[in-house]
Amino acid sequence: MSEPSRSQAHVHREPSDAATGPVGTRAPGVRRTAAGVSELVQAALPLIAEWLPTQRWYAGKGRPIAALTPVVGTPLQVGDPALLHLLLRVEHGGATAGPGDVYQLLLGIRSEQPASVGPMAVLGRLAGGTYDGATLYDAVHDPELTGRLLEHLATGDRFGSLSFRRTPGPGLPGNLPGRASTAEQSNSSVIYDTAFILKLFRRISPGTNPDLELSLALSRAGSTRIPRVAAWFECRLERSEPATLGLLQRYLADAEDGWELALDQVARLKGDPSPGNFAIEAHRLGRATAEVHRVLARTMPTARLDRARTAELAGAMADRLDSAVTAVPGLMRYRPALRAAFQQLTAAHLDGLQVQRIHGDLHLGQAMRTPQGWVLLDFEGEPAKPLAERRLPQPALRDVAAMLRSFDYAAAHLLAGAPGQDPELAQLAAAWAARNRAAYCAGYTAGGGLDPAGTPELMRALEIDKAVYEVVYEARHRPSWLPIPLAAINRLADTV
Ligand SMILES: Nc1ncnc2c1ncn2[C@@H]1O[C@H](COP(=O)(O)OP(=O)(O)O)[C@@H](O)[C@H]1O
Ligand SMILES: O=P(O)(O)O[C@H]1O[C@H](CO)[C@@H](O[C@H]2O[C@H](CO)[C@@H](O)[C@H](O)[C@H]2O)[C@H](O)[C@H]1O
Repeated sequence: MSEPSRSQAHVHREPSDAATGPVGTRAPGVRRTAAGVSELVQAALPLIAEWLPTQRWYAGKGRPIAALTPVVGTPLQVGDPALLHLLLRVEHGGATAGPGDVYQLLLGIRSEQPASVGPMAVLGRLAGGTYDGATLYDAVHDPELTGRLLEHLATGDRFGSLSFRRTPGPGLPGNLPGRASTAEQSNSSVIYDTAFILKLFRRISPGTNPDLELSLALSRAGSTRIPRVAAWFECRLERSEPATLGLLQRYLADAEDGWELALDQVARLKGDPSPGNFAIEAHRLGRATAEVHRVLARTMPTARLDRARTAELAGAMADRLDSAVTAVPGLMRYRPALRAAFQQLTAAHLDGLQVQRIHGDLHLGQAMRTPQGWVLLDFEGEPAKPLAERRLPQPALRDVAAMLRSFDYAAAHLLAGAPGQDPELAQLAAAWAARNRAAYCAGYTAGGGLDPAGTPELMRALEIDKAVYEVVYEARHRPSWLPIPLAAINRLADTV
C-alpha cells in the first residue's frame, strides 16, 4: 500500500506500541504517550466538548462535562485525510457522578471539508501546532475513511489494543465505500453498498456487547431471523475483557422496516377504517419472535424463577419506577398503583417460569420484513441499562410486552397533534392496536412461545416497566412524544 500524502492535516503514525497506546496524561499508569496522537487529541478536545452534547447518542445531555479524558487513541490512516479512532471518557460533576461514560469517536481530519460531511458532523477547525486550520469531523460521514474501516475488518487487522475479527465464511470485499445511515438510532451505522452495515457502538462498556453476543449465538445456530454477522472489532479497555466497538452484518437491502409498515397501515385508518392486513404480519412477527426465543433458550444459559428471583424482578421494577419518578415528576401520581402492580407479581405463582437471554428492547423499528419473513435487529438491549443488567436472563415475555407497547405507539402516532379531538379516530386507533396486539400474541403462542394470556400479572408488570422506561426515554430524547407512554401508564394504572 502506498504511503498516503502528508499535509498539515496529518496524524503521525508512530511505532505501533506507541501509536496505539493510551493517550493523554490524566489516567495513572499510562504507557509511553504517542506525541503525534497526543498533540492531535489535545487540540481536538475543546471541539469535542462542544460537539458531543449535540449528538443524539450522547447520554450525558443536560449534565455539564467536568472532564474529558482520552483513553485510547489509534491512528487508522495517516496523511490528508487522516483517521483517528478515539475512546474518550466523559465525566460529569457532582457527588453522584460516578466514573463517567466512555464514548467511541471516529474522527476525520482534512485540510478541506468533504462535501458529504454536513454541518452537524463537523466539530470545527483545529487551532495551533501541526494540525492548525484542518477540519475535524465525524468520519462516519466520509466514504473514503469508512471504506478504510471495512478494509481493516476484511483483513482482520490488529492495531495495538484494537482487534478486527471476521466470522468464518465467505471473504469480505475490502473496497466498498461506506455511507452514513440516516436512520434514527442510538449508535451510528455505515452502509457499504447494498451488502453490509457496520454499527459503531457509541457508548462503550467493557465486555462483549449483547448485540454481538446474541447475534453470533443465533448465527451459529443457523437462525435466519437475524442478519448474518460478518465481522466485528473490539478493544481491550483498561485491562478488562475486550469491549465490542463495532458489528458488521449483512445489509437487508430488500427489507421494509416494521415501524414504517405499521405507520403506513395506521395512516390509512383516516380515510378507510377497514382492518387492513397488518394483523397477518403481526401474527408472523409473533412467530418469528418465538423462534428467536427458542434458539436463545437452547444455546444460552437459562434459569427458573423462584420466590426470591420473582421478588428481585419486582424490586428492580419498583426501583426503576422510583428513578423515573425523580426524572419525570409527572409520574408521581401513578406511583402507588404501579407499585401495587409490581407487588402483585410476588403472589402470581410464577415459580418455575423459565428466564433466558432475550432481545431486551424489541419494537417495530427493530423488525424488518424481508421476502423470506421477519428478521430481528439490534439485540443490544435498552441502551440506558448497564451492560451487566442487560445480560441477565429475563422472562421471554418481556420482549412480547415491549412489542405490544410498539403497536400502541404506532396507533397513538395517528392521534399525534390532535389528542382527544377526534373520538372516532381515537377509537379506530385503539381497535387497530388491540387487533394487532392480539394477533402478535397468537403468533407468539403458535410459534411455541408461552401464552401471554396465561400470566396476566406478569404481562401487566412488564408492560408497565417498559412504559416507565419509555417515559424517561421520551422526556430525554423526544419530549413531544411523552404523551404516548404517559397515556399508556394512565391506562395501565387504571387496571390495578
Ligand atoms: N442489517 C440491516 N439491514 C438493513 N437495515 C438495517 C440493518 N441493521 C440496521 N438497519 C437499519 O438501521 C436502523 C438502526 O439500527 P439499530 O441496530 O436499531 O441501531 P441502534 O442500536 O443504533 O438504534 C434500523 O432500525 C434499520 O432501519
Ligand atoms: O432502537 P433503539 O435501540 O435506539 O431504541 C430506543 O429508541 C426507540 C425509538 O427509536 C425507542 O422506542 C420507542 O419508540 C418507538 C417508536 O419510535 C416504539 O415503536 C417503541 O415501542 C418505543 O419503545 C426505544 O424504547 C429506545 O430504547
